[in-house]
Amino acid sequence: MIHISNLSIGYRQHGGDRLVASGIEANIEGGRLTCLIGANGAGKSTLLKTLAAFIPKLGGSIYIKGKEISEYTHKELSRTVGVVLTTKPEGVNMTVSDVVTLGRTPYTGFWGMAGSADKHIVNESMEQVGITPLAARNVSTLSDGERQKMMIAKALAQQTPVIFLDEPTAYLDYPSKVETMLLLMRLSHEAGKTIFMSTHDLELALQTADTLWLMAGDGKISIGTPRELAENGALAAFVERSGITFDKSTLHVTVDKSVIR
Ligand SMILES: Nc1ncnc2c1ncn2[C@@H]1O[C@H](COP(=O)(O)OP(=O)(O)OP(=O)(O)O)[C@@H](O)[C@H]1O
Repeated sequence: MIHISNLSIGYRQHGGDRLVASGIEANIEGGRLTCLIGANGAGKSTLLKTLAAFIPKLGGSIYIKGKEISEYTHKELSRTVGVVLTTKPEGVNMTVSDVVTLGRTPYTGFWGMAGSADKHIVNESMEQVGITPLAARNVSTLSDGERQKMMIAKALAQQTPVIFLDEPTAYLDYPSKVETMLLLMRLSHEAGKTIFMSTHDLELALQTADTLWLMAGDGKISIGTPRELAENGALAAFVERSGITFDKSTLHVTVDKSVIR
């Protein structure tokens, strides 16, 4: 579904580009849940924003459904890729249902009216993430987790074959994290969507991801199933510190409290 070739990501700055990672060669498969993990500052958000064309790539190519991302019109891209970022909408005087309805904009136009089919999709999307009781609430009154769920519902309402999510489980309570991961897993497996998300919830990612991308601080990316990255030592290299061990057979992280003595 997505083919990435010799991709360089980073930021254009006066006095030279700030390169975050380069030479990225990979595919992101449709019908699979792919989780991107890595330390703070490794470049996960930069990669996601580049794939979503929110920031320009510094080099290379990103093909979505065989077409280079730069060749997509804004409208085509908005019908192909849904994006959930971590930025909070400021001072928005809208209800939850209004925001989720914005997910229909690629089909209705910004000033267009949502018809009954659009409203049905909006209601279904809110139902899928469990925020129907919040539909009439003003966005400014939501908790961080409720807002996160609303943004996932908006991406679902957009009905795109590809969804990119930057830390979608960040503010959620534990059961909501699990429910969200299971929802994303179901959407990829059953609806065939291409879902690519970053997360710091390592153990959940290990249990639910079909494919893991592990971004090391040096810009290198290891890609494989959780078991493959356990077997080749990439996961241990990422998590293990004094007092933290990674069991590659059970995929569990253990904390040894005796190290604080
Ligand atoms: N607008 C920017 N201009 C220049 N450098 C930036 C910009 N945004 C981020 N960076 C830098 O790029 C690097 C990668 O940042 P990024 O936000 O992609 O990391 P991340 O893996 O998402 O981190 P986290 O897990 O903390 O969210 C960091 O060194 C960061 O300081």
